Amino acid sequence: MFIESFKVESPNVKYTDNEIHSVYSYETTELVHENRKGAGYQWIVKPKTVQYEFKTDIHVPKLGVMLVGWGGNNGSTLTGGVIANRDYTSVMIEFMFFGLKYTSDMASSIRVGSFNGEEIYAPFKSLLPMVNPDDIVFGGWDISNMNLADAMARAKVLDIDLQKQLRPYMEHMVPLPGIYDPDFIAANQDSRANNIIKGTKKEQVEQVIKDIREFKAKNKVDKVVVLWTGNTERYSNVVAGLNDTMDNFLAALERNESEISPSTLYALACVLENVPFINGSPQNTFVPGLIDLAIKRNSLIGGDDFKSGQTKMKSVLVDFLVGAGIKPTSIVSYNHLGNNDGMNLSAPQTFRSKEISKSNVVDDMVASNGILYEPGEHPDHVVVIKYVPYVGDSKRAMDEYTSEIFMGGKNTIVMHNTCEDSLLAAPIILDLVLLAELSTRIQLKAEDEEKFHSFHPVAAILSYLTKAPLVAPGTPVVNALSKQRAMLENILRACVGLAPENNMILEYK
Ligand SMILES: NC(=O)c1ccc[n+]([C@@H]2O[C@H](COP(=O)([O-])OP(=O)(O)OC[C@H]3O[C@@H](n4cnc5c(N)ncnc54)[C@H](O)[C@@H]3O)[C@@H](O)[C@H]2O)c1
Ligand SMILES: O=P([O-])([O-])O[C@@H]1[C@@H](O)[C@H](O)[C@@H](O)[C@H](O)[C@@H]1O
Repeated sequence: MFIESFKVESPNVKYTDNEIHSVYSYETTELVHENRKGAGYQWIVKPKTVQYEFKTDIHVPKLGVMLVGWGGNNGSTLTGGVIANRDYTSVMIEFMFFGLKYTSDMASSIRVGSFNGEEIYAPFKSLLPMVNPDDIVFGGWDISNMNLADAMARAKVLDIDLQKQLRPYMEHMVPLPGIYDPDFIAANQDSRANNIIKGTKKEQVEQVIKDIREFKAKNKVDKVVVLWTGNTERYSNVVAGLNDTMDNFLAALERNESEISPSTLYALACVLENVPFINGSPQNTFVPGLIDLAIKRNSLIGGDDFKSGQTKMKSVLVDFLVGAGIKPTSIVSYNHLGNNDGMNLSAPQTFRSKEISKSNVVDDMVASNGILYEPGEHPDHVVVIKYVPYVGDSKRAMDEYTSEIFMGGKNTIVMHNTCEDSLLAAPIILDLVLLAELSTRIQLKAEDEEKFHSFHPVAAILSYLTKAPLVAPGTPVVNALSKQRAMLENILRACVGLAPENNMILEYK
């Protein structure tokens, strides 16, 4: 059965006019490697309980979302999609009634328990008060000055009839000039770069900060989240003395060093303004010096690279195979697409950024099974992306997974996956900005801590939605999709005093 909402009644949960306060027993383990006399070294696992308290501010802000690359396929599709969903009564869209209002976490559910032998589920978003996407004010920057209605037409993603009905809502939306540096994206992007912030890199950062402040004031939003959905950049070289520490990075900015990328400049502006910044692309926007600064300023940063289609499937399939004791030995991931993203990725240096994020996604799953894989052993893993204009945004992914099975047998799984790239990415952008905003309203305190504090500013909580999760230094990277989603759901369950979903349903065993 599906219920729309619920309230937790527990001595450990208190609802007030301003917050939800929960006391939570975090059950974990502590490992020790001891030399047990006579028995030699042994791994000892000690169950451990840590008391946490969570406080969630229940006041949902009016949220402004500023997209870098607003005029791109993802940005225009998301903007049009939210307007269509919000105003569908006035935007007569027959097929909207068959399509999902929103997908991804806005349309996913959680198990809250059993009732008279029936499993009871509720919307994921019913766990904690979240921003309603209908209420978001969009804005942003683009190096192309095309208005959002024309950009939507350029993208060729949304239905033509829908585009005609959305045009009056979007033609007045014009992206702010962006920071353009041809050294970081494909040369084939130069023809669209007609909307550029001039000046030194420091002056460009100052302009972005000014843009954020003006957007916030003009639209009377309480909070702003900035998300990069601009072109994939080449990796920035991480160089000692340039961007390896916060001080070196800020000094490099003063010197107008060429190796500071546009995405890093936008991210710096956000960190200096304490505005959450999320990177939806694979490049290493967050160079070490910027991460240091974000941590020092406790300013949320998250990324990298939306996990939308081919890689999302990979993080499910390989987790299943390895978990079932089947050993993937060869993974070949090919795809072709014909949108501007694909054109930008046709350059070797930008493709390399994507190749890295798409290739590392199986590392944690392989490392989890020392029965199948020797230390350091990995499946052969190849990523190929080709630009084929004719298919446009309708990316065609073809994967072959070859695995070793019982008695020297081989199993081969071949998959064709048509990933409508922007229709898959747009809801993920929504989830990223909504979860980032929510996470800034949560404070937590462990039993041995004196004060409540926010989550670590490097927002690993967003990893479920990214190919290459950005995590705090020294933190494990988890890519297995089921583990990532369980992490996210169980943290939000803890905020309302609910135990992690363990799927045991012992009461029926
Ligand atoms: N399924 C998906 O669509 C998906 C999944 C994962 C990652 N991504 C990444 O999302 C990004 C956007 O994808 P898209 O299909 O919308 O691409 P797109 O090329 O249609 O849009 C990118 C936009 O960014 C603008 N731009 C580029 N550099 C800029 C800058 N420095 N400042 C401001 N604007 C800038 C471009 O003019 C363009 O309008 C790409 O990096 C892509 O790799 C997409
Ligand atoms: O998310 P996913 O489908 O694995 O990966 C996609 C790539 O296959 C595609 O070539 C690229 O254009 C998209 O930006 C996205 O990164």
